[in-house]
Amino acid sequence: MRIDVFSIFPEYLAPLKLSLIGKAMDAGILSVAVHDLREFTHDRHRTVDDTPYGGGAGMVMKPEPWAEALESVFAESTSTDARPVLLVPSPAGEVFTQAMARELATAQHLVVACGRYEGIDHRVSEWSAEHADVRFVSIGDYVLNGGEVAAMVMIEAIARLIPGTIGNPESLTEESHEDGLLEYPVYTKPASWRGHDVPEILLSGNHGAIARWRRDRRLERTRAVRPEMLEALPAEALDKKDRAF
Ligand SMILES: N#Cc1c(-c2ccc3cc[nH]c3c2)n[nH]c1N
Repeated sequence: MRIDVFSIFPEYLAPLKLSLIGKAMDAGILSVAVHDLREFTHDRHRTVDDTPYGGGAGMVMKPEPWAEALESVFAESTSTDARPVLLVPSPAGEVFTQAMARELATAQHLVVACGRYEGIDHRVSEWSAEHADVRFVSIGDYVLNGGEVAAMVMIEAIARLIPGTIGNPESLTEESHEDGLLEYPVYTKPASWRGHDVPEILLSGNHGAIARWRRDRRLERTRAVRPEMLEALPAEALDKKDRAF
């Protein structure tokens, strides 16, 4: 997968080179390029914003720098490849979920447009739709100052699902939100720590009982913290024992 990110603060995305994403990039599983939007301006002040039509507070990001920036990578999605997906972080977007991360992990080319100020001139997304599949995406119901943090969140959630990024694919199963339930609590050595002991069952070696205990903890946790997730599960996803929770 190729990912191109555009921002007026490219250094914001530097942490992407760390940890798993960095390893996936080194392994050639993933390429992530971060571009400075100001490289696509032509005036002395490298202007990327202007006042909003219709009045109102704040500034709006000009369309031309974005169009020149985006077409610099749209063009590189060869005709034989699928159209690139343009992700536009926005508080007005569809909420980003694990299901969307799974869907986007199958894309060949993701382009992320990190807006600032009051946002990007809307015509950029209209123009982009001629060249890419455009998705306005929100990472949650709160307001940030720009799209960079959202880009980091989405890129990590997507990239970790690309085969080869996570060393042991087993660790992707039974994660929160992966199959509609929250994950079970985890423990490691020492078995007794500051008066708190690891649940006996986990020391028993009885893998069937341990699996049941973990399933029960997932149901208990989901019921307590996110009951709406349980309600959303298809009937066949819960067996008779599960319904006790
Ligand atoms: N995704 C997302 C966002 C944002 C966001 C995204 C882009 C810009 C550009 C200026 N302000 C922004 C806020 N706020 N809250 C979210 N969940």
